Amino acid sequence: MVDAVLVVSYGGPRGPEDVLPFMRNATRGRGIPDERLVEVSGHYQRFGGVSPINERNAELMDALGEALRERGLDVPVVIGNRNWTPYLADTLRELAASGLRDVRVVITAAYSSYSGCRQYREDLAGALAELGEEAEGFTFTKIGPYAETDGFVGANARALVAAVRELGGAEDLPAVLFVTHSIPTAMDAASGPGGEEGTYHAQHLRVAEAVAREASAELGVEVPWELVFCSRSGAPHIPWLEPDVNDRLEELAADGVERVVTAPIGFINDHMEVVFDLDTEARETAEGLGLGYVRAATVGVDPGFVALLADAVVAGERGTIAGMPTCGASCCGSGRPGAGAPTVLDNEGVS
Ligand SMILES: CC1=C(CCC(=O)O)c2cc3nc(cc4[nH]c(cc5[nH]c(cc1n2)c(C)c5CCC(=O)O)c(CCC(=O)O)c4C)C(CCC(=O)O)=C3C
Ligand SMILES: [Fe+2]
Repeated sequence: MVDAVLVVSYGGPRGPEDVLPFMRNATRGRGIPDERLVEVSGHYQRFGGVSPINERNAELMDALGEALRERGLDVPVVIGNRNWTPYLADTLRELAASGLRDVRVVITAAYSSYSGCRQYREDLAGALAELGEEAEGFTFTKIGPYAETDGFVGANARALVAAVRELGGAEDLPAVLFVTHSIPTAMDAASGPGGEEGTYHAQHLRVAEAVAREASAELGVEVPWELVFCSRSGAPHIPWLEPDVNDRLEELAADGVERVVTAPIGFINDHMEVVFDLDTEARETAEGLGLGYVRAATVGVDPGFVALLADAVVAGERGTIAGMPTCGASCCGSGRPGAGAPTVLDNEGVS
């Protein structure tokens, strides 16, 4: 039996007065310098203090609910966040009060990493601990990481083809920069089911390759591509995945490239990183360099992507969806020195 679908997400501010407390939540205990906190707060304030993430998640939940009903599963689709309202613990409390305990979990992150996989499971375990006795009887079955699936790759390929055509098409082929969130190289090294080094980075390279191949077949020409990163934070002496999208734009312009498409395969929706880092900052960089610039769409509510999530929710077991790894109990360490023990992940049911 499935009682409910729980979308677990990052959360984001809904107005100017939310920004600072949200940023405090997002950076708590993470060694983020104050300058970065102020800088990123400024990104949010530029957008009236409103993160796009809440509205985009609401759209995804509507589309997912519809796709589930088409598959014969008519259950509530609810949301709980890590860093802003509705907080995960409050949502769990409501589920418990309604007697909805067999829960399928969809995380709004597609790849294996501490930030996108294990930390969300720790959030769930932490919320359960906060509920205490009220939490009894919950079973959580989490789907994903779902980046390396046909549904995700296909939706990104369609978006890339549209962006290339918008910028001149196959005749005037642009350089393609696939973009994802930078993470510390130590977090990358600790990512994935275990044993295999650098799963986060490797998954992105495989997804980028597959998206480029599918888009090239559609366009009838080989699209040149590379993987770049955005939204680096942390102290300067700690290595993070590189190159930064803006640095790479400068190098490409110096090499005589005239047109660039950025394709944000690292984000499932138009989060702040997309509307600020790519649509604002990278666009300004590109325009300052005289480059033609188009940003490809995120998968959003592409029917193929929504179908993938709905099929995985109905199947309930990750192994049954091709390309979805079982990123299990001890996967995706944080890479922080001394932060090893996966105690909260031993929680039964948070699989
Ligand atoms: C891999 C990854 C994803 C993708 C997976 C997923 O989607 O979860 C992601 C998503 C997001 N990150 C987001 C926002 C922020 N991330 C921060 C900081 C960090 N992110 C990291 C990684 C990731 N982050 C890391 C390693 C840090 C350093 C601190 C730490 O080790 O945890 C900070 C602090 C300030 C800063 O340093 O930038 C903020 C405000 C939002 C909301 C955007 C919106 O409002 O639309 C979303 C969806
Ligand atoms: Fe982030």
